[in-house]
Amino acid sequence: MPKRKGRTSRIRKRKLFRTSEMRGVNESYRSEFIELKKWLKARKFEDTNLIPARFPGTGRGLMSKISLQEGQMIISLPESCLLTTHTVIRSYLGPYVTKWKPSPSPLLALCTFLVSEKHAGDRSLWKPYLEILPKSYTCPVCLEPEVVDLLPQPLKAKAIEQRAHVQEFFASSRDFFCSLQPLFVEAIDSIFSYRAFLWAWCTVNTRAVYLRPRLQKCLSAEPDTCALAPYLDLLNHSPHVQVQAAFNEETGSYEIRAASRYRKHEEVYICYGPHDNQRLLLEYGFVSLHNPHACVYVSREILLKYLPQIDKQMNKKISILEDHGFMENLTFGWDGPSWRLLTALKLLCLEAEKFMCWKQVLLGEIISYMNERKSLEVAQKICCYSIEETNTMLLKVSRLKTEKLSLVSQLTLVETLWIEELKILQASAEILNRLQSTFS
Ligand SMILES: C[S@@+](CC[C@H](N)C(=O)[O-])C[C@H]1O[C@@H](n2cnc3c(N)ncnc32)[C@H](O)[C@@H]1O
Repeated sequence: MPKRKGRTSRIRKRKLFRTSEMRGVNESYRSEFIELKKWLKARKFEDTNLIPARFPGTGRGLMSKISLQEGQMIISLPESCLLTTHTVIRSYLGPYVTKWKPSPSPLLALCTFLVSEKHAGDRSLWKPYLEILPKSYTCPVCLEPEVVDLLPQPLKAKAIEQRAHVQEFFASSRDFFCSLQPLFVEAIDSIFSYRAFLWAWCTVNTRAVYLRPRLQKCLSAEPDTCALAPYLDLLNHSPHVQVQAAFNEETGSYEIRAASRYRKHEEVYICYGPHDNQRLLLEYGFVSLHNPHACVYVSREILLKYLPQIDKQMNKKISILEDHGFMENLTFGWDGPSWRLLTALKLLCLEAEKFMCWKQVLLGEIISYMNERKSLEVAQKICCYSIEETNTMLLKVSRLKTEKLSLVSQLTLVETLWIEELKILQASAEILNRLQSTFS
């Protein structure tokens, strides 16, 4: 007869299931990591705490080899392992960077070095690092236009902007690339192609760590704050962790300390910043599940959609909101409509005879029972409409997934973003329901 299990046993079992579900598969035996470790060791770095592993939720990352205590050093990477603009200037590219006018930007210097070293292949001193870099990226700038078209509106606009920016950056750097021809046997256009440049740009954008701004006379005045940190850049992001990360001038190393505890064989994360999912996708090409900073943006058009058609003060109300910066960043989050969204709605729903109270509304004061009720009602309508729109988009994405098999992974990423947004809207709708019931 099976033994009856108690509560403690059930909790233990659930925990075990959860940890085994999240457990990574050790990848330190792979040749690229063995080579990378040798390369790091030659540069005075030996890792005792972490091992490369593949995790079900986040893909490739780093796993703790031992349990790590709060405040303990997770990783300390010596300066000799960092790829910075110093590295570029000291290299064979240095004389070309130094003499080029107008001076190249720090970002251009790093991208040029990456493309050139990648081209060098076996001859590159950075080969073990280059070998572990992703071959392709999933930032919107790398997505097919028909996939970008399915992104939520504010992200879509930023994605189009990002693409234009990178294309312009490449076009304006071509003369500089041409000046490097003496260094190569092959035609410079075949080495510094848009594809190679885009790969380098995404490498820096998604993987660089922040260093205190340095001034290099031969580079343009843009902040020189990026460094590529081999191995350390295998750490994935979690919005739930806190770490202390900075370059330590005394030890001459880039150091990361844990601000919470890690059990043995757990994935070790850092936090890239308190970013919402649209920003994570734009900057890093992924979406974080259950992200507490995730939100759904409400456009101006939807904000105004459910307001009374006849309101003589509407234009005035809108310009007040614009003047006070209340027409942007209006969102739904896990805890319902944001304070900014509700405030904007309260002002837009203000009764004609209460219009003179607009300043109090912006300061968060309650004007009337009627105003509170009306603004919640409109918030709920916006929320329901957004749920419908999100479901429509999910249907479109799912249809395209069956039609365009080559786009499945890009579409799955976009689908994940919409699913997370749907969950947020559903949570918001429930909260609004509860709030509204207090008024009935
Ligand atoms: C600094 S790298 C981290 C290591 C990376 N996973 C790798 O295999 O090289 C940053 C990239 O890792 C991925 N990433 C980081 N955190 C993630 C997460 N929580 N979920 C999914 N992908 C993540 C994204 O592709 C991001 O651009």
